[in-house]
Amino acid sequence: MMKTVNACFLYDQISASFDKLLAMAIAHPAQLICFFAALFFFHASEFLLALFFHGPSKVSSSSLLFSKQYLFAMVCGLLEYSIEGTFVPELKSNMQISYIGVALVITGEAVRKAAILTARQNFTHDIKIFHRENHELVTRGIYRFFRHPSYLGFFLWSIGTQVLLINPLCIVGYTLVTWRYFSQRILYEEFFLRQFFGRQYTEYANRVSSGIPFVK
Ligand SMILES: C[S@@+](CC[C@H](N)C(=O)[O-])C[C@H]1O[C@@H](n2cnc3c(N)ncnc32)[C@H](O)[C@@H]1O
Repeated sequence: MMKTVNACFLYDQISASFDKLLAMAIAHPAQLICFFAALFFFHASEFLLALFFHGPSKVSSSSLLFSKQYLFAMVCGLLEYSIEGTFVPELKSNMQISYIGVALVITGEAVRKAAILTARQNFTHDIKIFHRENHELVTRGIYRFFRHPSYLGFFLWSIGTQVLLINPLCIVGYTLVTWRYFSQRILYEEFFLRQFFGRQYTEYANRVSSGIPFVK
């Protein structure tokens, strides 16, 4: 009996949030259209580039880059947007802030795609722990300025999606979570890069910054 009441309550809450989101979409279509367009472009282009550089046999749905944590973060963003849009609608009406978000999304995409197009086959979505025969150290193009340009690009892009929706809580949350994620991932990735490329990587790391703020 208790379980049925809880399930009904949850269902009511979810459908109420969905209704709020729908109402927001009608009130501010530009913000949600830009948000979903940014998501669509990001995932479709990541998949197509992986297909182009690695071929169909090496690409799976994982190249679409949908993880549980990522989907959870996006749902949190949409929930914050619909709740604040209902109770403090004036917060969402400052389009200047949304334009800054769009600029961050575009800059993030440009930096990330420049990294993928420069590293080509050397760029894989997963972190390689064994040295592949054709894996070369890339230090040209955008890798002359940052050691981890694709992470910098995603960092900017993800925060941009929340600036675009004017979600103050998620702007802070996304910044902290993605920063922590990349600072740990860089340590792990560089452990293997130092094994693969030895002194060549150490010298590169000494002269070029990571690209992620406060990560050496
Ligand atoms: C998701 S990509 C990220 C590449 C890089 N961290 C970036 O942000 O542009 C991860 C793969 O790229 C490889 N990788 C990272 N930096 C590289 C470099 N400078 N040259 C060649 N391969 C690199 C790693 O070995 C790993 O398998």
